[in-house]
Amino acid sequence: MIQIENLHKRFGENQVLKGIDIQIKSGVLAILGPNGSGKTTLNKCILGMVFPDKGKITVNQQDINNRWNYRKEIDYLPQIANFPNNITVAELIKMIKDLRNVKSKDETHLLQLFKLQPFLNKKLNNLSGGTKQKVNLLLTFMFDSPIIILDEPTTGLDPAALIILKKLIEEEKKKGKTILVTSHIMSFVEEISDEIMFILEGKIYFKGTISQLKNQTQQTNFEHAIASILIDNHA
Ligand SMILES: Nc1ncnc2c1ncn2[C@@H]1O[C@H](COP(=O)(O)OP(=O)(O)OP(=O)(O)O)[C@@H](O)[C@H]1O
Repeated sequence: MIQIENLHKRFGENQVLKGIDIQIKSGVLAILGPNGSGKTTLNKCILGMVFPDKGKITVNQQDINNRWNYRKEIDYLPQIANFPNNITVAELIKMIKDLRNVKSKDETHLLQLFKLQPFLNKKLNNLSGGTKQKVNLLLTFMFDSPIIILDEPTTGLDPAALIILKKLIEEEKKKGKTILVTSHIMSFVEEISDEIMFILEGKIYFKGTISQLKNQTQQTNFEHAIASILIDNHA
């Protein structure tokens, strides 16, 4: 479980998070909000990659302040992965296994699912955007941590890969994991999420189920419900 209390973060004059309070339990929670609303910043605060100005984050009942070991409990897909471009896919997989230093699953199944075997000896700078994203997903789902954070996981994926991603998320959810997903693709969010939270102007504007949001906004369509928040708030 992740607990966040009164979280504030500013970059210079830009006050991005202005008091986020949330308890995140098992299941899939989608973190939504307009561009620049602080979704990635929130994820990075949980990961200890961005230091909040104020507030407290606990992961599995332990304050993460000045700790790093809890990171082993989190599998993270970054929005933009910056791996060295001149190494091969096979070398990258080995490197990440060595760096993470936690037990990994056998990656053969994931290689087959995403049809990545032909690319194992190719260098990262020779891969298409979608193939790179499949490699990034493999690196995320290769471990078996109780918390998974996926920042824009659908980027560049073709429809077949998207179906595989949804299946993987479903399987991990069934294991009782806590899964945070950031995405602007509302059809994807609607299919995978148990709950959503919507960040607006640094605060949580809404947290609940998609049907609760539809009721609250009096919209029958999820995408329109989200759009109505943005239009009503001039976001
Ligand atoms: N390291 C940084 N230094 C300065 N400003 C930053 C930094 N990281 C993020 N920001 C700013 O903080 C704000 C929130 O950025 P963030 O990436 O968290 O938004 P987001 O909701 O994930 O956006 P998107 O939907 O476009 O991915 C933006 O205005 C961004 O420019």
